[in-house]
Amino acid sequence: MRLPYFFSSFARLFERRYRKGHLLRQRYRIVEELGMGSYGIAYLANDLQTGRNVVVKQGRTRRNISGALFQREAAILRRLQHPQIPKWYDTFVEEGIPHLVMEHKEGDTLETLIFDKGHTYTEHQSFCLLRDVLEVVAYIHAKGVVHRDLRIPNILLCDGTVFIIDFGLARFFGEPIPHLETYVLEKQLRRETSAKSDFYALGHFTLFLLYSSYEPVTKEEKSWEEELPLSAEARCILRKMLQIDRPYDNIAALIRDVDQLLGGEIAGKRSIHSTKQQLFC
Ligand SMILES: Nc1ncnc2c1ncn2[C@@H]1O[C@H](COP(=O)(O)OP(=O)(O)OP(=O)(O)O)[C@@H](O)[C@H]1O
Repeated sequence: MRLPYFFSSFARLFERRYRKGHLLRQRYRIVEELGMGSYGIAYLANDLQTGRNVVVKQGRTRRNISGALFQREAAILRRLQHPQIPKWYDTFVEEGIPHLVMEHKEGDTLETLIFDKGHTYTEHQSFCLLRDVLEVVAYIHAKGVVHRDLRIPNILLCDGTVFIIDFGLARFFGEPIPHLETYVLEKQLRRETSAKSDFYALGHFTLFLLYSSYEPVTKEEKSWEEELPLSAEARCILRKMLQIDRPYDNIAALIRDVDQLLGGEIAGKRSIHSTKQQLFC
């Protein structure tokens, strides 16, 4: 039986996945597999030349697809020089398979913290975390890039500092999406190449944080507005982020509202450490 392309390429990739100790380019020693993404496998590896830990992404076998995607991700990472974003290190093809090497960021994803480690966040803590993420997203937008995948598995926390990873879906602002069908789908997913798609994703990100401390009282399904005991300001911000009300046009307006909610703390003055103390003490 002939398998559809999607399955056959994944089956081939499955056969070719690297084991612990495998050496790539005489330089990157595989330590462990981190996970399989939509267009390849990510590994933690040790760079023998520098001694540092790196993430190596192995593309699918069809070079022209994952090769182009890795080139784009590399171009975006090269444009972004920020301590809370992984640095691009290397791109290469080995045995016909494209690879992308980047800085490994330590920390737990918000997904792990909430679902595996049972962390819970109050409204104040959720919006403090959102504020820290927005600081990095403001930088990303200022560089003309939209991330388009700001979900709890792609935001890491390490000693109270947030890191944003996985720029596989990121695009430059206004970049056209080639096929009409893809465009319609991307619109449905609110993944337009505009800042609004990041605000929409961060609206859901914030809801995940808020729901971490929610205890259901009935089995009846209700909307987040009925279930979560939120302040009027928090509700208003979320409604705009989720495009229920007129969406934010730019990140500065969103940051202003979040700062006001957090008690008028002035942007830039509020240090990450204040959030750290609230989250970890
Ligand atoms: N720079 C990084 N630092 C630390 N961990 C990373 C880094 N990049 C990826 N990871 C981890 O590697 C795993 C796989 O990541 P990858 O981006 O390939 O796919 P994904 O996020 O699982 O899926 P998708 O491609 O659908 O977004 C994830 O668990 C992610 O947390």
